[in-house]
Amino acid sequence: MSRGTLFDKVWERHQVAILPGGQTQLFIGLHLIHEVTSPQAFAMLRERGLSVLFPERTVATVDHIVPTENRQRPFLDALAEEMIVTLEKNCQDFGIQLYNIGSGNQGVVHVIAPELGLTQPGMTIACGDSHTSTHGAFGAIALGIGTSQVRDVLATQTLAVSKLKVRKIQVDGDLAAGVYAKDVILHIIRTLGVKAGVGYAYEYTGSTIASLNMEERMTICNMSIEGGARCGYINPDQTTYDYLRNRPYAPVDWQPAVSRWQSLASDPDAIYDDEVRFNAQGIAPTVTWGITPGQGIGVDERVPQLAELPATERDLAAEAYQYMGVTPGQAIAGLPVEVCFIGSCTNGRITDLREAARVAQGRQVRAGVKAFVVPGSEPVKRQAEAEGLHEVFLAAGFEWREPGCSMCLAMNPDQLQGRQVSASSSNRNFKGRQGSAAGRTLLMSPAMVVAAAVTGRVTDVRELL
Ligand SMILES: CC(C)[C@H](C(=O)O)[C@@H](O)C(=O)O
Ligand code: SF4
Repeated sequence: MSRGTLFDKVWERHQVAILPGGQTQLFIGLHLIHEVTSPQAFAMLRERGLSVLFPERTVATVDHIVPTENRQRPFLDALAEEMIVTLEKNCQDFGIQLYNIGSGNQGVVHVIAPELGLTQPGMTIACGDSHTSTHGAFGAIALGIGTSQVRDVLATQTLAVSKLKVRKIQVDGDLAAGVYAKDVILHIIRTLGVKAGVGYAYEYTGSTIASLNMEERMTICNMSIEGGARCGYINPDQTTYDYLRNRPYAPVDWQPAVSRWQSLASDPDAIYDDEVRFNAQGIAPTVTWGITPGQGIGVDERVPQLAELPATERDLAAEAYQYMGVTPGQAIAGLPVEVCFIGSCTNGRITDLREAARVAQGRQVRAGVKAFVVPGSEPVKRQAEAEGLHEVFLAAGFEWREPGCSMCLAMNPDQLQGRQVSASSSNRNFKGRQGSAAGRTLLMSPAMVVAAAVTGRVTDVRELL
């Protein structure tokens, strides 16, 4: 009988060799690519006359640079057009499946792979994108990699990588109304810090996590990287299997697959390198006030004073006060916002949009506020439209866009202007993240973004439920 974590078991099953330097050569079951981090990798293959070893194990989509309004080709932005043409050519030349615009499955890479059933428990997954940690929601070991590693995976289907330690993060108890998976992960990062996860995989467990649906689990695992962890995962259970069943790439031989997946879950007596516990009852709707995802507070709290912070966090807090234009001790509720963005691989899925629409129903976006919804993928958009969610958003004064990363990092026309403040359902609030060098980002749940949109200020969504 094995006595290990899912991480250990999956790692062991994919270990090809221990390299002389101590790293593991890890077999990668599924490789996902997008237009930003793949061009150079393919260029390096071409230079060396190499081919893609297992083209059927790589799947591509376009997400970062695609416009969300006018998607007519060629794109108005010549650089964006060049990037998509390059990806199209690379996929064609090397025999890689590309879920392009209009394919019915295009979208943010971390949204589409689970939707297609490509992401499965027990897999090793790599993608040239830090938020690859998202796929861990299914009990996969999913690693974000750099461009030279994208080349390595294309050429060899393996990766040289150091083994991680595992921290068990147990969250128990019921979430209050108006408190979501996004608040749980912002709370965890706020508590542990943005660097605590360095060298670790985060295993999320406990009754709160078990009660979450797959979209919510993805929100949690997605932001593992913002807590410093290279990957995060949740042991597969019935919720996982129910989500995957009958998806296009789900195993045809279903029962044996489920049995195998079950055997990979962490054993009850598995040994962890570290363990921490949280109580869901102590979590409020959480909003970031600063310039890292760790600078978050409950919506009913005040921006911390320097003296309240550990010495190691004070310099960054001082920098954040200045950049964000907030005063220590100021209540975060009531802070005016100008742009409201719902979308991204953190919170652009169907259950996010349902919850956002529930809050938007019968309300109006405040005059002067620009608010828009960007579904995470073409299937999310179709599903939302089938349910009439787009009509709720449009009636409330939100724009309803086409799928992509959009203003999460603003590599397309969706950008903040000047010092605008955004309420954003995305995952990073770094300086200049949303397209303007001075733009300011407040991270929060999609429901909280709607609350901000209809009031024009940071507002506790619990008051609107
Ligand atoms: C463009 C890409 C390399 C980047 C990432 O690695 O995460 C982006 O997706 C992001 O969210 O910042
Ligand atoms: S939605 Fe944002 S975080 Fe996710 S892959 Fe795109 S840019 Fe990165």
